[in-house]
Amino acid sequence: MKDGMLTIALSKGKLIESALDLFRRAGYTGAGLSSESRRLIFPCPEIDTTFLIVRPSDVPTYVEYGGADAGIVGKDVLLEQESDVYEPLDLGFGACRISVAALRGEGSRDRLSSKIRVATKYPRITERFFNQRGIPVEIIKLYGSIELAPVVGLADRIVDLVETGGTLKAHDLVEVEVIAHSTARFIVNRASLRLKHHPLMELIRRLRAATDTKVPVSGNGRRPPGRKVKSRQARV
Ligand SMILES: Nc1ncnc2c1ncn2[C@@H]1O[C@H](COP(=O)(O)OP(=O)(O)OP(=O)(O)O)[C@@H](O)[C@H]1O
Ligand SMILES: O=P(O)(O)OC[C@H]1O[C@H](OP(=O)(O)OP(=O)(O)O)[C@H](O)[C@@H]1O
Repeated sequence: MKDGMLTIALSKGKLIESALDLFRRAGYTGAGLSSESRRLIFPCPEIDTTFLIVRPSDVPTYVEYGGADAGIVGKDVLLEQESDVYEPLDLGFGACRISVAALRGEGSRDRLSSKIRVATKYPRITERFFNQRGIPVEIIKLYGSIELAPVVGLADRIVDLVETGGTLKAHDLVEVEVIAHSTARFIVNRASLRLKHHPLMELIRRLRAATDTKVPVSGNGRRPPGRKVKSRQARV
C-alpha cells in the first residue's frame, strides 16, 4: 500500500450510515463506497484511503493491531475491550447508554447475600461495575436479545444498551442504573499516528469540523426533536 495511504475500519450495522455521512461531509468519499454493497473493502485511491467494513466489536482489534490506521466504533465497545488505541474525537452520533435493568418491581430486590445473575453482551463492564459496589454477580454472556433473559428466568438483571427505552418497555423491564453514556468515537492506531501523522491529523481536523457543524443524531439516524442543524449539510 502507498505510503501515507490510510485504512479506516467502519462498524457495520447501526453506525455505518452516520459514519459514511460524516466522511462525505468531511470531503472523503469514494466511488462505490456504500453500506448496501456486499463488499468489505473499498479502495478509494482518489482520496488515498481504503475503507474496511467490519463487525462493530472487531473495530478496536483492527485498529490496535494495525489492520487499520483508524476506525469508528461506539464507546460501549471501547469500554468493554479496553483496547490500546488513541481516541481523539467524540463524533456525537450513536448516542445511547449502558444500563442495568430488571423486571418491573424487582429492580431494588435485596439479593446481596447471594450472587445475582446478570445477562449481558458486556461482561467486563458488568464485572467492573458490580465489583466496585461489592455486589457478587454471576455473569451470563449473551450475544443479543439480552432483554429476553429476565423474562424467561435466565437472569435477575441485564446490562445492555438503552436508547429510547422501547425494548425495555416492551419486556416490562425498568432501567435501574446508568453505568455509562456512549457515542461513536474516532480511534487511531498509536504507531500510525507517528508514521502517518500528516494525513491522520488532516483527517481528524476535517472530521472535527464536519462533526461541529451537525447536532448529534441517535443510533437510528433520528435527530432529537426540536434541535436544529447549525449549518447546511454539504452533499458530496
Ligand atoms: N439502540 C441503539 N441506539 C443507539 N446506538 C446504538 C444502539 N444500539 C447500538 N448502538 C451503537 O451502535 C453500535 C453498533 O451496534 P449494532 O447493533 O449495529 O451492532 P452489534 O450487533 O452490537 O455488533 P456486534 O455484531 O459486533 O455484536 C453499538 O456498539 C453502539 O455503540
Ligand atoms: O432503547 P432502545 O431504543 O429500544 O434500544 C436498545 C436496544 O438496541 C440494541 O439492540 P439491537 O437492535 O442492536 O439488537 P441486539 O443487541 O439484540 O442484537 C440494544 O441491545 C437494545 O436491545
